[in-house]
Amino acid sequence: MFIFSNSLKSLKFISYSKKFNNFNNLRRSLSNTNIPDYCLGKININKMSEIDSTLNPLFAKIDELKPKFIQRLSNAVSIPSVSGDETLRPKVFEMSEFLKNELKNLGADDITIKDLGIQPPPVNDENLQLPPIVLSKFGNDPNKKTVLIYGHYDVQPALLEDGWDSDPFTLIEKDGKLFGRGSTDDKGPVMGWLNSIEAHRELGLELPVNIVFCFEGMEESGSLGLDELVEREANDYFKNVSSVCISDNYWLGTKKPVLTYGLRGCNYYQIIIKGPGADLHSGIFGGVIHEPMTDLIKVMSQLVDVNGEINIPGIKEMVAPVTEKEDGLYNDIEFDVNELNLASGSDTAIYQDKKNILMHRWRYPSLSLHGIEGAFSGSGAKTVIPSQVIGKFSIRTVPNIDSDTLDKLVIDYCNEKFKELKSPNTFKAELIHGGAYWVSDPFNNEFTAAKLATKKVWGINPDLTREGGSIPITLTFEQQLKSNVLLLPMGKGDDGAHSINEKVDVANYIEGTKTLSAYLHYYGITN
Ligand SMILES: NCC(=O)N[C@@H](Cc1c[nH]cn1)C(=O)O
Ligand SMILES: [Zn+2]
Ligand SMILES: [Zn+2]
Repeated sequence: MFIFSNSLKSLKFISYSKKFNNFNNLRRSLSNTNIPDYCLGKININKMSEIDSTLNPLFAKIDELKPKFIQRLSNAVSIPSVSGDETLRPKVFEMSEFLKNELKNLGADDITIKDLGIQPPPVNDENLQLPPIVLSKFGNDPNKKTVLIYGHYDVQPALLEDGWDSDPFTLIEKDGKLFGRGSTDDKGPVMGWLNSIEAHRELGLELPVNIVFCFEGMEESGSLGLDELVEREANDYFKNVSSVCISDNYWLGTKKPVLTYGLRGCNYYQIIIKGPGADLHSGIFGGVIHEPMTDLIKVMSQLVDVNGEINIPGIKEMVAPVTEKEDGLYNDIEFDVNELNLASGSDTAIYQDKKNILMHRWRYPSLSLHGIEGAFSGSGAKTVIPSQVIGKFSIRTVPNIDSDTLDKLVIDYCNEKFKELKSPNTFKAELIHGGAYWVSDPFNNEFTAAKLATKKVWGINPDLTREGGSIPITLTFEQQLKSNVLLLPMGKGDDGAHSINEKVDVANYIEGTKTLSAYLHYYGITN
């Protein structure tokens, strides 16, 4: 069985089952919320009390700086850095400048802006520049470990008329929550790291590790160009990196912090159907010509059924079977099914039991239909026949789906379904971008340090979870830098990332800043 991703192919074959055996068959129940003794064995216990006395004033400083930290997030949210909207690309660049200035003001030892050139097709503007990667270093002490911290400064689109209660790009504090696009995904966590640097600086406290920041502006659009950059810089800017930390996901629910050891991948596709030379009057041409939208709906409607079952043959067969051990893991995870309904703002769940919900979010693939470009979508009743429509859908991938095989299955299936229509319109189905899934060992030094940090700040041991979302670069970091990756989330499961009224709780933003800071200190004393 293999993990495979669509780029850096030669490196991305890893024996999935072997990997899991190496974790001593995930030897303890992942739901074991106590810090096991063998984990503490990797920490230099003699330095624990020293860390505690360092963290107390650091936490007090973070509390004192809270208004400044909220202002920093407010400034970041005010820049609509939507990577998926070509017209807003200058704002994504503005956001990279904002970060550069922040890093400069925080006294970075190095700031390097990496130009990624022109965005490859499919794209409307052939000369569209990719946003740069913002790299930065704090410290270069050979006696310290080096942690690469990744985050993204682009956001999902957001319009007031989508149903937001307030302007998405104005941070609003209400009932202990900070509302605004990017507040939790991913500007909150990125600002959290900057806050941590500032608190250390204000206290005159040395950072416990060297830090390398890697901030990208295309994560929400497939991380274009980043795989290649990581490959190029592995032995250069990223040399000596001992570990990677990413805070770009969420707690499973709203009460208990989690550490995340798995992500699904995401392959994003589009179907382009062209017909008449221009949009037409449906009174004149309706019933007389083959309509692109009718063809598209017919094809898209056959991709997935109403219960979330993917109709494309061959995909299910690639999914890793559930082992007895894995089967036992789900029961002990703290997850309230009602929270799913609250987070979705509805009572529309396909599954009602925890195990099925978690399995379908973490370890089974899903296919979602996202939208149709070129279709009439305004209010009113326009009687138009769109001349060209582009349907968008994505598949969340899991072990052991082979990305290239998946693409072929999907595109062949779409072509076959269109052929059955015998339509004279032109048809093209293609991949826009792909990103690999990732599963890690939740018992390594990084997770041990993160457990201690979480316990210190939140007073509770975290659950170990996987996540249904994707962070395309995760597997590349792990393989190219030969480093463990830790996912240490800041926000809650009801934050509404990608949705309307996205928020981060003030408590999560501030205590999250403390957790990220504490993590660096505990990781610094791992053996
Ligand atoms: N916070 C991570 C996140 O939202 N990731 C995106 C990544 C993606 C992949 N293709 C488009 N965006 C996600 O949707 O999971
Ligand atoms: Zn994100
Ligand atoms: Zn996102």
